[in-house]
Amino acid sequence: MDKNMCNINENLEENHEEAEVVNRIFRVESDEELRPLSDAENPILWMNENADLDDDLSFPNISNFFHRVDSNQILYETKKRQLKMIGKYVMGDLLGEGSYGKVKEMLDSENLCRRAVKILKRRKLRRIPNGEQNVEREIKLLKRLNHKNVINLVDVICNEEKQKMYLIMEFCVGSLQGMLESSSEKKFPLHQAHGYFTQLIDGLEYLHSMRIIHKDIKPGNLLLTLEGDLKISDLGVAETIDLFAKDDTCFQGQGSPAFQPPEIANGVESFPGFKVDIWSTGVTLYNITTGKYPFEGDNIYRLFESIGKGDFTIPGEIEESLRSLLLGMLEKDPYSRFSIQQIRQHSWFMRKPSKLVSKEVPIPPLQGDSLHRMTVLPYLEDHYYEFPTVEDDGSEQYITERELNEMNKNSAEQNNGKALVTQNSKRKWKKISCITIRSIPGCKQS
Ligand SMILES: Nc1ncnc2c1ncn2[C@@H]1O[C@H](COP(=O)(O)OP(=O)(O)OP(=O)(O)O)[C@@H](O)[C@H]1O
Repeated sequence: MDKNMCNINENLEENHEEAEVVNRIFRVESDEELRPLSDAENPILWMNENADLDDDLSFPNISNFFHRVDSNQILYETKKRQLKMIGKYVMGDLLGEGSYGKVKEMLDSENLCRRAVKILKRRKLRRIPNGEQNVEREIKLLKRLNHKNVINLVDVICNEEKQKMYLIMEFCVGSLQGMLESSSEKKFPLHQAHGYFTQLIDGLEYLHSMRIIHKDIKPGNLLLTLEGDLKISDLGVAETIDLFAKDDTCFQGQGSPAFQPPEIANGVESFPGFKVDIWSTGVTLYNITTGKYPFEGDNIYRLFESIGKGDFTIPGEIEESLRSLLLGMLEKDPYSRFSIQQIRQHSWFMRKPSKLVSKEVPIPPLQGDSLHRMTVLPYLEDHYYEFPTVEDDGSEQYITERELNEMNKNSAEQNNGKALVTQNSKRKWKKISCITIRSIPGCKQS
């Protein structure tokens, strides 16, 4: 009995919040069969009920309680993906995480479109300054917008019971920031940067035409689709100019410090809003073409001091035409700073640089997959895949997961909460043991 006992702690679900930790104590009868120990056989239960850990008398010999187990005596089960649906959307893997919540991939089960969902928890939003207002404003803004270079909000689902909100957006494969970070030089070849910059100006011009100041343009908020279309995202701190306002005067700057203009760094009371976006687009252009930032500082005070002075240098290798565009966009005085029209008429904007110079920076792989395949499919496969079970006579029998669930349910009812579990090793499923189930596996519906 001593040698072949093992205690397996297993986290059954990927998602921490919904994780259910099951402690199982087994006797290994053979490689394929485990049976749970009775309470009398189970040293850990015995220890918990009868022993005081500090009382030496209860442990005359510690080796009675901790048993060596050979690694080949432990059977591991591959984690099973739990299919989860939010309304008509099938949930896939995590794409990223921002300060407001997680972003996951989704599949629209009606039209089979790939989507991304931002999952927001009201409790978390309340802890972020202006969190709820920012999200509400973003939803309101995005619902009004429709442009090829601005992220499209497809659907909003609220679950009041769970206090969760799901913002369903078009799917993107990564951000310019992710691409820069994955490249050795931390910049794009000029023809690639030019392609993104012209799309950014198209999207920005549309936002401004809708009287929206984005206020947080930066490579991290510029997403790309698999087709290479740039999408301006994250309108969490954007501001809409009132329809009857006489100009675009703003009073508040909230974006990322390194991309803020001198007027905000210097703390002026009011400033022209659209020129804030021109400045941060200029910093973005500087960053994606040089791999550097025009202004830096060890801390936010030093950074703002540097931005406030407005002095910066452009690396010598930058060609004259791009240099003059950067100088126009990073003009300290917002009233002299380039407008979108001036940018469009600039020689660097109008003439795409030669493609022959260097290779394009690719979109980095997502979880090791450079093809960016849909992550929802494995969940569907695990849910609907037909897999064989090993019968007592050794023959293999194919059952669907629905049937397995039914078997488990019946088994649980008849067998005091014990159910069959299967093991998936290289797509081969087999019955390996009994476990105490807390819930019947199957599709979760939120
Ligand atoms: N539509 C989308 N398609 C694919 N990935 C997305 C999509 N939207 C966001 N992401 C990814 O999810 C992650 C989190 O995005 P999110 O916009 O919530 O936060 P962030 O902008 O990175 O950070 P913060 O909210 O703190 O500014 C990012 O890595 C982003 O690339």
